[in-house]
Amino acid sequence: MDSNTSPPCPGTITVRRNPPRRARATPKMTPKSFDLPEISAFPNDGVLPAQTPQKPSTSPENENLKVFLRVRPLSSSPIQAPRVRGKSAWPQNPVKKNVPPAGAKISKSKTSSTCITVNDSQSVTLSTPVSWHESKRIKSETYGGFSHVFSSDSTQFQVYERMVKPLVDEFLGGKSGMLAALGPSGSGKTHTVFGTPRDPGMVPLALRHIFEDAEPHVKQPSRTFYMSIFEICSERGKAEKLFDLLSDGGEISMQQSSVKGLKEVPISNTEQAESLIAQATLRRATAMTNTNSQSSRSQCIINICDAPPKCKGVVNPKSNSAVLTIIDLAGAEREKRTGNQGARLHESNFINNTLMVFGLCLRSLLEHQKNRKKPLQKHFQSSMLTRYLRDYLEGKKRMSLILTAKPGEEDFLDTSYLLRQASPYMQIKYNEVEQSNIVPKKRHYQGSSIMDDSKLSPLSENLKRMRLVSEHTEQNDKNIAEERENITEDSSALGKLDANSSVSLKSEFDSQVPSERSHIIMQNFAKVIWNVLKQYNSKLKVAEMEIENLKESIANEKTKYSEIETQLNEFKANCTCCKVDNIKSDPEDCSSVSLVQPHNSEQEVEYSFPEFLLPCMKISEETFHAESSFVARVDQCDEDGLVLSTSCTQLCSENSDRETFSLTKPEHHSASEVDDGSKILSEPSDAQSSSEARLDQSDEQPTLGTSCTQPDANMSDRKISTSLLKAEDHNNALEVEAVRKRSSESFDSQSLSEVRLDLSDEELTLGTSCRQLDCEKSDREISISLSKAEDHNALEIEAVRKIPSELFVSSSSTEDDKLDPLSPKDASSTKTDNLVDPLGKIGVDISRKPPKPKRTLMPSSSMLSRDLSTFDLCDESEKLKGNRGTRKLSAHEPQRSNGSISLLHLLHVRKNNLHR
Ligand SMILES: Nc1ncnc2c1ncn2[C@@H]1O[C@H](COP(=O)(O)OP(=O)(O)OP(=O)(O)O)[C@@H](O)[C@H]1O
Repeated sequence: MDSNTSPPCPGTITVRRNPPRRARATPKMTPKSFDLPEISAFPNDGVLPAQTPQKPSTSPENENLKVFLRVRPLSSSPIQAPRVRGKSAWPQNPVKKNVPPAGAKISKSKTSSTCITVNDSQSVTLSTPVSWHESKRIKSETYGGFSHVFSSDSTQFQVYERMVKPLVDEFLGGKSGMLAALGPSGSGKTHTVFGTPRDPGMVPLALRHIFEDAEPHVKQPSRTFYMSIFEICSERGKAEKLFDLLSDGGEISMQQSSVKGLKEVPISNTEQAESLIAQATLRRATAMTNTNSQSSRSQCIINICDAPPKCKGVVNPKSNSAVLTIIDLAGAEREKRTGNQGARLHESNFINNTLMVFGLCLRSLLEHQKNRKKPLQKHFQSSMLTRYLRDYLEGKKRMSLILTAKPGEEDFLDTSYLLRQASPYMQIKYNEVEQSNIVPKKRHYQGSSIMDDSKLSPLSENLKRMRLVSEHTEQNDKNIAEERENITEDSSALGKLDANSSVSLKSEFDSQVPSERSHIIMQNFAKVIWNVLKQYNSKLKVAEMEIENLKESIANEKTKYSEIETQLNEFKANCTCCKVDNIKSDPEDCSSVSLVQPHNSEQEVEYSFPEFLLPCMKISEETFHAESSFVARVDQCDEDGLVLSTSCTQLCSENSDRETFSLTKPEHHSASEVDDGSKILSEPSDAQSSSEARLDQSDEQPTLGTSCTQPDANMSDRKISTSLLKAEDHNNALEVEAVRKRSSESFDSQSLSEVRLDLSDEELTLGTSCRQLDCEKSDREISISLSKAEDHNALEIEAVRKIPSELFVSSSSTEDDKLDPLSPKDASSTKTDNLVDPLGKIGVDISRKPPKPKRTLMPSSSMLSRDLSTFDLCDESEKLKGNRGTRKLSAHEPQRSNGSISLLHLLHVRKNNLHR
């Protein structure tokens, strides 16, 4: 290989592009391979308050209620008290306490066996008596968890050292403590608490401890303590009473948890204290029962204070001074066992009731601690004892229990009941116990006194942050400042607390902080929601006001619109700017009616209705829904007769409607020409119009009738019917009837216009009728009737029109009254006017009363007639005046018939009347 391969050039560099890869070794799943940098925990401290560390239950600040058990020794000769009861509960001779009275029956009980077996220092086994094995239960009971079990051979000193000495040490350190002896009658409670001179109990030993322990440290004058001893008993089984056992005064009282009148005896040495204890023992109520020759009949309470009470004679367990309380409870008694009767029975009931209340308080405290939802019952109110011990029974102060039990088989039931009742009390915890009688002002924040500013700042910052959303930031900041001040004060007051108490307060505060924080959060959240709701409410009110304003503005606009529309209609109606020349020049924009009378040299009269006239009769399509019908009728009964009667109605058309009627009568024939130049309706509208014109001329000549119908199903429907009837020269009747009907699907009303014109040889009648029927808004009628009697020509123009009143608000009834010249009365008044006698045949007979008008003249018709006056009709009449006597006109001038001239005169008269 080496020989074949060329030696590498020293100047070349071999580059391996794809270097062989080696499979990587599978990493071992060892914890070291995942040594990732630790991610810091969520900064709860900055957001949330520090959580309460879980501390072992063995820590002193989380300890349970201490329950001790002491089993008294079997009495070798337990001489039981006879059933003979003393008259008085007070011992007549304490020295002879255990001496049965004379004649008493002494019985020896079998004490061969015991029912209690001490397993270890914390548990015992309760065995049923042998006699119960056959008929009753055999199963034994084991009770454990005691702080310590003192066997029957334990001494008083051992019990003290184990049980009381810690309390005394705490008392000397400024902490209060309480020890209560609980057990059946004759079980050794009094013996344990007081003992005997030879075998002193817990109280003498504690006093000795107090003074002996204090003296070595304080070599100066001995420290002074105060001691009080009182009892709670029942006087004849009725009311509870307090007796001071250190004074001769006797009865004292209790208010709430304070005892008034209790003598606080200062003690400065052990001898003095023991003397007081002996004195109290002699004064205590005792009696002989079957279970105890000197049974206690009251609850005895011994208080040792390290400082005098603030109020003289008032002992308050809530005082700031440390108090060591030792209680000798009366023993529970079973009636079967004691055989009490009378006063003893009442005392027994009182004792049992008090013990029951005491037990209920502890049980309620236990259940409350297990389940916080269960409220702490106020059983303490049921007895003086529990009221006085309220703080202890509610877990606010530390206490201990010493259970005393009798080991005999005959005491099985009492012992079993005691253990079953009191053993659960060992689960009571003192997490929230006050470590000192120095009670801070604000309990909720007392624990924060141990917190420094560095720990307090996150909480305060969080509170501030939460309160920013609310409007009460300033107030909350003030509260925080006050809290800090209180904390500072508490810190100074608690300066003497030791380290343990500080730690306990800290944990207490930590346990309270979460609930306090959640409460503050919810409170601020509720405030924010409330503020938002307030803002929405204000906005809603503003919006409602704006809506009201808009409604008012809309109403105003509607009113203005109607007024403007009315003014517009009036303006249109009053407009006279359009002249006939203009109209002629633009025939498409006007409606004209041309009458050609060839009998009189092709005399043609052409009436041109200006454009403004048509909208006058127009009803706005959007505002008014109408259907128009137009009827024009022309009747002529004359030799030369041709009378034009025309009416033009334009209704309900968006676009301008123009109609032109041209009627021509050639010589003796009747000719009718109807030119309907109007275009009705626009395509978008679904209206339907109908126009019908008819000319009838009563004549010998055959009747000429023309009918024009323009049906349009979709767009419009218009019919024009014209018929001319001529009865020679004297009976010419021309009747033009135009009926125009217009309907629109979108229009809800119907209008009808009729124009009737009757002409006869002796009477010329021009009738114009405009009617608009079924108008929802209002009706307006115009009626014009003219007649002439001299020439037996009557011209009657009757126009009836009904127009919605909203557009013609200004058309008052007074005007209607004015404009009713066609009534018979008014017709007579028109005689003297400008009517010109057309020399015989042609003219308007003003002397003759015109026929009774068929309809009432309405303002609209007056406007119509007034507008007609602008058609340069005056010129024609003037011309007629000028040519008076001459029947014929020049060739270039249009020749008029008599009827037309009469018509023009009548119109002129009408115009003058209206202007007047
Ligand atoms: N540990 C003990 N050692 C010796 N004797 C005892 C002991 N305990 C109790 N005794 C004796 O038992 C008797 C009854 O005791 P004690 O009066 O203390 O019972 P008690 O529980 O107080 O009864 P009561 O509730 O009726 O007052 C007393 O004579 C006492 O000397």
